[in-house]
Amino acid sequence: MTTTDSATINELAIDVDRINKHFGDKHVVRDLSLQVRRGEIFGFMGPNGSGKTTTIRMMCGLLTPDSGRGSCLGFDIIKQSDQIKRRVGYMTQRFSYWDDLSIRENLDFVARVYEMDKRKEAVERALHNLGLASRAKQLAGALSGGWKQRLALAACMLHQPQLLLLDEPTAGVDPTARRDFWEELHLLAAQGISVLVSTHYMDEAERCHKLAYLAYGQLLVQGTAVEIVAAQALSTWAIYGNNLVALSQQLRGQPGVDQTVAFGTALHVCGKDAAQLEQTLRQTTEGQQLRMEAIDTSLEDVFIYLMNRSKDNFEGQA
Ligand SMILES: Nc1ncnc2c1ncn2[C@@H]1O[C@H](COP(=O)(O)OP(=O)(O)OP(=O)(O)O)[C@@H](O)[C@H]1O
Repeated sequence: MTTTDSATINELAIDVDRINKHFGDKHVVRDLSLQVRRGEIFGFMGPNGSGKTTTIRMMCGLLTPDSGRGSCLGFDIIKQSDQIKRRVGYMTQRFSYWDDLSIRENLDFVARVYEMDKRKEAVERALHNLGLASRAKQLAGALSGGWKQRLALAACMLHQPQLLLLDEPTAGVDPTARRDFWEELHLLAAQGISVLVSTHYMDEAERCHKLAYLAYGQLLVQGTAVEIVAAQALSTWAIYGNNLVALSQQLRGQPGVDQTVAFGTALHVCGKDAAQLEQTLRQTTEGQQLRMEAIDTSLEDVFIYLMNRSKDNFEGQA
């Protein structure tokens, strides 16, 4: 092994190879291979039931794969899951806290439940690291959604995990609080903590260092947002004007048109065959009062494309 190889491997927080999971006769995760670096925020996107949570849990030793192998934080995901669990912080969607206890008291309660050493120190450190120190005496019940999420994050950071699992952490939280929450995640990542996060929010996906898109248990794409958009090589046009719904219906199924999606006042039309798409658009819109421009394909265009394609590919298998 070369020095570069070992340096790269040392940087990996997670490295799984062809892991599979069935629940009954349902093949929920199929031959999934993935690597996550230390200090990386890795986002999992995909429709409901596509296997995001199952994948994340297997990658961290919380669930045993039926086959495949892998390591997490340097430990074997099958044989050393106890070692991994001690180093992982898991924030579920349903974090519960005591409304009539303060932030500090809630954290102290969690620390007691886990019989943590140096409890007081752990609570003060979590308060400080998550920007909660000035609000430590506030009752949890009186906190806004965003601060409650931050309390949940502080609770799963108490034991100083090296890896965080966040399952749709900001569902139902307003955009400003979401942004603040993500600022916190980036601060933690900058300290070397790796983060696996499942989300349905496009703004969150764009804040991840890397992304994976799953459908029916299969990893369809992975990489940075830029890499994922580039890999699909879609050509996209935005069309502005009246009667865009009718235009959308007219365009569907035409040569070169793979997808039409309404985006606010614009209709986005995408296709793999750039020349054919442009020709169809020019012919169809000729003589109409419409403005049309070629635009960069967005991550959202690509995810809609992937979702529709996966529906066609896996019809009947779900
Ligand atoms: N413990 C279980 N027993 C049986 N089936 C399960 C179990 N956990 C998950 N499943 C099934 O496995 C599939 C994948 O579920 P999973 O929760 O991993 O998907 P997901 O992508 O995280 O979904 P969502 O976006 O809705 O959270 C679903 O069909 C789900 O019903």
